[in-house]
Amino acid sequence: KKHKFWETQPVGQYKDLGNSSLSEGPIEPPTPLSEVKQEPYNLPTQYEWTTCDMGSEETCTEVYNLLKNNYVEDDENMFRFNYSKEFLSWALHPPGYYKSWHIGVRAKSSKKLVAFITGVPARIRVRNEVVKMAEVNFLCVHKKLRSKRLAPVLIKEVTRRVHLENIWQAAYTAGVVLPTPITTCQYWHRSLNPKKLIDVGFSRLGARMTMSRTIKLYKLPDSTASPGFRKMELCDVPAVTRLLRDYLAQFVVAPDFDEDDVEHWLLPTENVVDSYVVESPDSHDITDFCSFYTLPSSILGNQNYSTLKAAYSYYNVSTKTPLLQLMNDVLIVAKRNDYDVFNALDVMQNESFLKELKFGPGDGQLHYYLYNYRLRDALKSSELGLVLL
Ligand SMILES: CCOC(=O)c1cnc2ccc(OC)cc2c1SCCC#N
Repeated sequence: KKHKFWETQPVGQYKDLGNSSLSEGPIEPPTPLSEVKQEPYNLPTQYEWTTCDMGSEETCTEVYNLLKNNYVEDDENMFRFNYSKEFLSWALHPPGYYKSWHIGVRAKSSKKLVAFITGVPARIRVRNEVVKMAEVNFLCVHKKLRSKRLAPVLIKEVTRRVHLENIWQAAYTAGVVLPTPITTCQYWHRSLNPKKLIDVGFSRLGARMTMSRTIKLYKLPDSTASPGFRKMELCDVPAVTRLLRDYLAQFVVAPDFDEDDVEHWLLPTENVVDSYVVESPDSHDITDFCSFYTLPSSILGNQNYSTLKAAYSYYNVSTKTPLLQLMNDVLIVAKRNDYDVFNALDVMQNESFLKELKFGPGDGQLHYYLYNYRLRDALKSSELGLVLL
């Protein structure tokens, strides 16, 4: 029976779709904290819960290795995400994070980490309501423990620990369709190293195209075109926060970033997130902003390559520089830093540059979900202003 678990959860159910008598907003009211289950859910007897202190090098390495060997693969098992340790530390330590939401499962005998799930707090605006939510991510069960119905227990446990902090909504994504997506996004890929993408079998030589013609097709200039284009610095946080809040206001669902959030999520962090501003040469105003995060993948079963260096479009705002030129500049920077591919979802205004900058549509989709919050109708992906890691 499909979605046995999800039919028991306060999420939009298929049967509710288009039922305009149902109101938008929370599906269930908060529970009095005294009535939230105080003790963890039961695991199969040979396993135990553990809270993962991601500030500990040893534990962070255990989580890194579990994900490196067991986390999400594409449908053709060509790639597996290989989030770096510094990325995991960044992703799990935003302002106001809760250690208790970094949840692991160990085998009692060997003490080996065999499963993981996380939440981080976020303020997400849905239309005109700012809602405190948990962004749930990194759900991973070791390959040898699949189909033991561990995922529903992990999801119930992170939900219980989120409830204990008096938070009643969540946001999450999945490559699979569950009840019920608020929107479905398409991945797009811009080759930066076409020879490698062809060698690993992701891309194919176009008809009547030689390798050298293909390399020339994706060639980029060595230097950026926008005057005043430079790395973001700490002193830019107030201006970038203003720019981003004004820009994100147009989307139905978007993060409600303040300066502390911008400092954490968007200030450049080596090998994790890169962000650039355009500072007007005469007024010194910050007029534009662009950013991407670094998420390498293991290349599965290829003799010549082991890692794909991938950049993922994050938040981009253009108020003076044309978005097309701003994004071409970010491609130039990514190529200069030896990225193999620049990926983007068709969210926000990304559709306006994807084809022109030679992105190709991927065959994977990413579905966005809200937990315990109903939207009357699904959104177009261009109405979504939220990028989850
Ligand atoms: C070359 C283009 O594909 C990817 O960059 C890539 C890399 N690693 C993955 C690991 C797991 C995976 O599972 C869905 C997909 C990928 C993908 S395609 C979707 C991500 C994007 N953009």
